[in-house]
Amino acid sequence: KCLKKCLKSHQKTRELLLKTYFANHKNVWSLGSLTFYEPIHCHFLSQVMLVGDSGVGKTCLLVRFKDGAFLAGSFISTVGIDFRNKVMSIDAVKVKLQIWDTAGQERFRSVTHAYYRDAHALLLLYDVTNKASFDNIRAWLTEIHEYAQQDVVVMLLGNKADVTHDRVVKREEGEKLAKEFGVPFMETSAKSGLNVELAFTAVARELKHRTMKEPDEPKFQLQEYVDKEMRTAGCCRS
Ligand SMILES: Nc1nc2c(ncn2[C@@H]2O[C@H](COP(=O)(O)OP(=O)(O)OP(=O)(O)O)[C@@H](O)[C@H]2O)c(=O)[nH]1
Repeated sequence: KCLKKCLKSHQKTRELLLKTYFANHKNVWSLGSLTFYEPIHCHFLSQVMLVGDSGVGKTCLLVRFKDGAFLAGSFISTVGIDFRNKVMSIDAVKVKLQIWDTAGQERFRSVTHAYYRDAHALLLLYDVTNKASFDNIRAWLTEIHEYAQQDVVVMLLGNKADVTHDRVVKREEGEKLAKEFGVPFMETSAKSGLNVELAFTAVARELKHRTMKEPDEPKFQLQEYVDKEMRTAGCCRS
């Protein structure tokens, strides 16, 4: 920033400045004997995959996170796979999340399988108003163990928590299943925005911690972080 300001106000300096692209250091500038390093804008890139039955709200969750909006109206099923990027700032570190929105329909399963291997984190969704989507979580977890990397971060999300009348899966049932499989859990709503930002932030924090952790630093506890953040926000946040 300082260098850019200086360049704007000092035409002469700008003229003197030579931009040099070294083989592997594209952000290096030189001025006489001085070398400037431009700040690196994105410290690392992580792939996050959204999985779960068709209609649980994967696309809506992504749109809510990326654009802060809710896709109401007719439901258009994802075909194959789609992706969006979002850069998050975690303790002054820029984390670029490449989020893959997969099709929940059975006929696209072979496409999804091909992407598991490269995913660093998986957000596994069920719909709290659809019992079958909850019952299928076990099958999804089996599939994840089969195709994804062993150390992939998995988080279970009970989506559509804004719906009260038609709810058929209690929060406690989601918690119990998550405990059984040792994965963090929370309820979300793409419609109201409940916990959407938190779900992605928690995953980004875990990934940042894994990548940049000092050898003697304690492990990041994802579920503890989520619980603490929810308590601080008075149970729910949007
Ligand atoms: N009430 C409520 N409805 C939601 C929520 N999230 C999604 N929906 C609705 O659920 C339907 C399916 O949402 P999608 O996001 O398209 O579902 P999907 O999981 O991406 O479906 P596939 O692309 O087929 O895998 C749409 O009609 C949405 O409007 C939510 O949090 N609350």
